[in-house]
Amino acid sequence: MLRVNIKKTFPEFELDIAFEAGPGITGILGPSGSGKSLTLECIAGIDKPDEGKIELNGRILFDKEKHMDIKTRHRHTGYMFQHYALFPHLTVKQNLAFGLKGRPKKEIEEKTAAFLKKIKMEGFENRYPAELSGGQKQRVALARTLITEPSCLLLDEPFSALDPDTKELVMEEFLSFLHDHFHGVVLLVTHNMAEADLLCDNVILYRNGKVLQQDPKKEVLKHAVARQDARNPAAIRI
Ligand SMILES: Nc1ncnc2c1ncn2[C@@H]1O[C@H](COP(=O)(O)OP(=O)(O)OP(=O)(O)O)[C@@H](O)[C@H]1O
Repeated sequence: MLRVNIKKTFPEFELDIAFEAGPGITGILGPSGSGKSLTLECIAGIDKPDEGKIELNGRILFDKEKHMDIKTRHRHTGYMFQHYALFPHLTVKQNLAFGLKGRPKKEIEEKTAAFLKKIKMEGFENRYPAELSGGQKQRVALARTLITEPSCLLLDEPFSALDPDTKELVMEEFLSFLHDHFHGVVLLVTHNMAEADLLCDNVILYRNGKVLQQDPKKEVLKHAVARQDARNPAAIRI
């Protein structure tokens, strides 16, 4: 279980949110600039809230009052950025091994081989990201995040770089891969309602740095659809 109750203030924006997320995929859905990425960055420890508390499976990651701020690499969170963020100068295998730096060579060899198999990319280990399709890059990026065995996956618009033709197939593969290989909390940031509908169990709706609604997907989307701009069905108006 992930519990988040934080505040962060900038001159022109304030994030002030509280939510809980259990196992399964929880979507954070909201318009551009509503604080979705900032939330993930605070949970991952890349950014720091001004106030509040973040707890993962009973372990405090951040607590302003208790002066606790666990370093990113010790948070057991796996963060996957928009546009994959694979290292272009590293091969598939080197990208996978990146998060295992400092571990025994044998463990690195075994884990990278096991993950290459899981993502069905044996034989591609020496290719560079530029030599892969969008879906393949997405699988490598996900595997690189999962190889460190996180308790919580933080996915920031993981499908935004894919073209519409391959997107649906990649999302279906992604769902079945997660179902087979990951059983923790997944937070998935999106501003696309159709994506939230396909992928998420629960949805947290953001507006202007605040949580507008948190419920099972069907409840949230029912109300969001009612507010939707009929001329632009892909956009959400909340
Ligand atoms: N370092 C910073 N200094 C000032 N303002 C910031 C800083 N970081 C984020 N913000 C502001 O916080 C707000 C939320 O940004 P965030 O990136 O979380 O939005 P988002 O919901 O992820 O948007 P998008 O869907 O466009 O990625 C924005 O208005 C942004 O300008």
